Amino acid sequence: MAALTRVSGSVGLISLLNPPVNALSAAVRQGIVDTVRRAVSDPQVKSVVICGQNGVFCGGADIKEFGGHMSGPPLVPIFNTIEAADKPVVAAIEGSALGGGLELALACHYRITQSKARLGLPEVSLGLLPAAGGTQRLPRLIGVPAALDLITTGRHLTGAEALKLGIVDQVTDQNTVEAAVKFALSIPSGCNICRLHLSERPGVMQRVKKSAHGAIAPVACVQAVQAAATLPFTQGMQREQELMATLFGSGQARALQYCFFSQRVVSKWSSPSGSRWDTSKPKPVTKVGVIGLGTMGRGITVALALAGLSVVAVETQQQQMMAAQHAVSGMLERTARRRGVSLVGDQIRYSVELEAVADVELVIEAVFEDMALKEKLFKQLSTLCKADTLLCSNTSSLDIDHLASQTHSPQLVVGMHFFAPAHVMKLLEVVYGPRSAPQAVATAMELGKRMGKVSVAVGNCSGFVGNRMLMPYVEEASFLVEEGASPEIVDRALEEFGFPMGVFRMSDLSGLDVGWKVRKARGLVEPGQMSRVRQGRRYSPLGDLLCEQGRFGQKTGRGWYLYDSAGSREAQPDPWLQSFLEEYRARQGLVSRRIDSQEVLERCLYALINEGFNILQEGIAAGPEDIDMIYVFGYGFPRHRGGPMFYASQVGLAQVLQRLEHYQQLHPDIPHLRPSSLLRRLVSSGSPRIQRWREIIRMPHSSL
Ligand SMILES: C[C@H](O)[C@H](C)C(=O)SCCNC(=O)CCNC(=O)[C@H](O)C(C)(C)COP(=O)([O-])OP(=O)([O-])OC[C@H]1O[C@@H](n2cnc3c(N)ncnc32)[C@H](O)[C@@H]1OP(=O)([O-])[O-]
Repeated sequence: MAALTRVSGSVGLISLLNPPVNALSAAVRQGIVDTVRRAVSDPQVKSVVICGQNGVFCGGADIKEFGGHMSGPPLVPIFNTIEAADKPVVAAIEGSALGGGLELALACHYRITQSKARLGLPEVSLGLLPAAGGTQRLPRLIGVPAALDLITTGRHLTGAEALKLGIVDQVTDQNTVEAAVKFALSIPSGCNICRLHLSERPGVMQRVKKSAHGAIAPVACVQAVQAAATLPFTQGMQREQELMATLFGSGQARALQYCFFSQRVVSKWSSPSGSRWDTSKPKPVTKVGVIGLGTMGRGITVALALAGLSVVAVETQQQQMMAAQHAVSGMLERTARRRGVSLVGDQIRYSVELEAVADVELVIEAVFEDMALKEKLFKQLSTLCKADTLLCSNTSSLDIDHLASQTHSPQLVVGMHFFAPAHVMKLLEVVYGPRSAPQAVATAMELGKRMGKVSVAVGNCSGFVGNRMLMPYVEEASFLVEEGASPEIVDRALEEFGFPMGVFRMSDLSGLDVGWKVRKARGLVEPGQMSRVRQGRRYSPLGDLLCEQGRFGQKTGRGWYLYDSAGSREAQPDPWLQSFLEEYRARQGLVSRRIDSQEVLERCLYALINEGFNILQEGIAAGPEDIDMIYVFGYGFPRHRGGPMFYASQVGLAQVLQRLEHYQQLHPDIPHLRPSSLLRRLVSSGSPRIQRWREIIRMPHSSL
């Protein structure tokens, strides 16, 4: 799985052969051993170039090997042999040099890269660390601060950035292999070859572990790089291997590798009607209309423009349209600068007239979340636009099929549910109704991918997947506060689990009035009412009562927490809330009790997970990967836990079921604690590993 040829008379060209990304499988590793040995021993070969087939250098170790028995020669001695070679070895980097791929390049003496190539050490995003010398060679090449940044974030660099950092010796826009061969020929024989393991030890910089949110790989990366700063190379390599061994079999590494593959699984979507990703061809889209230029409409406009699409942005209020135009150009400039991309001319046309979208291929409406307003708009668009224009709604929970029924062509209607801020958050829920055509779903999924989103196809129900699961999660948090917990106790438990923000800090950030409006729309709110039973089930009026006092969160300076001023982000426990809760519990006849973080996690997370099983049972999501990617990319679920469904599989489904039954007995008035029948079925099937859940869900079963 590696070939050796001689080119330009005296250059031994080694090509890695393992499409699509030349992953360092056992066969490739053996191929490198054999070809390096032959090249080094061939007297006619004066220098060596290593490249990859198909315009890709190497995507790193073969992640597919991790779950099974690792055979073949290990990477570390292979790379040490390359570095010790007495002939110059040059890496020709194009496409990607990631993980073990970049470590292979670092073991070479010189590196030539294509300017647009992607280089990096993303092992940390798989719950690992660079374990083929990267933590020891990179700090010796570019210093500890820069090395720590790349190793603990896993971020990709372009070839141009890599040159600036000193990772590569040359950048080319021409043929990379030819440039590398030319470079190799230019190295005078007998010159002093650059070997990183001989470089002096760099200084050690401490790195704050707080941003890891409980992930263990970034911490191990810091420890490995510290070894580079304090130990001789050989001992540093030993330390690197020890740290890798602690990560390799960890639950976090399995969770992160599950996320890596799940992100690709969700693009292979399917729906209960039988439409699928591989039998539905997306429609070409070059021009998109965006209706409504509030916060979401502006973000969607920016994301579309950055993806290179032409946008017709419509806001019927002149004032709002002008303000949006100013805001969007600022967002575009800042994002383009941050991403290092240039903006292509004036891709966005603004208008106050709906007619401006008459010739677009696809429209995304992001008007106020009001069904009557959206009904009217869909009726107008259905008449105004071309017969085959797709009509998409950014609604976060309204009935897509009802909107479709307002149009002449309901098969052209799908939901495209973006997450705020729409030009930053990677999640896109593509919501199909029973009448949505496969091509409409495929087109929305493809457009999401072009916008850099993780598109997940989901069925039409109240709240779709993400927000539907969020309901029980948030309700349990409020119930816990009624029973004796404080917002700080609940939030701390969830943040120690790995969420960037707990339920109440998040509610203060997004605004308590957002949920209040949804509950009003559902007829759950009775002003001034303290009743804890609404529509036949337990209900917490706490959020409503706070809203009635104008406590909307950060925007009003008070919510579940207290803030120095309106708009401040520094949340402080609020003594007023403390006494309000004591008085509330007394009036409700509730006896406050001590609630520990274990109960907080079980009540909030298992309620979330249980709703996920109901969603799978109903076919609203095709598999657990869809739910997990929605929660990792849209709701801050810690990636190193894999997502709610993967987390449930790691806790053990029987354990989750047992705890749900326990809490349901204690709280029979909370329907969302009633264990899902799919959860029961999986447990009775022996709790199979998560990769088998889809086939069990598809299995016909008695509904008894
Ligand atoms: C010792 C060392 O220290 C440690 C221990 C390591 O090295 S750990 C490993 C570190 N390396 C990584 O983290 C790089 C992970 N890969 C990527 O970031 C991307 O793939 C890409 C390289 C930037 C290309 O993106 P793409 O968009 O052009 O194609 P794709 O759709 O993503 O991928 C195309 C197909 O290739 C598969 N694939 C990609 N990288 C793979 C890998 N490293 N191993 C196995 N399969 C891989 C992928 O699953 C998909 O399969 P399928 O779905 O077709 O069946």
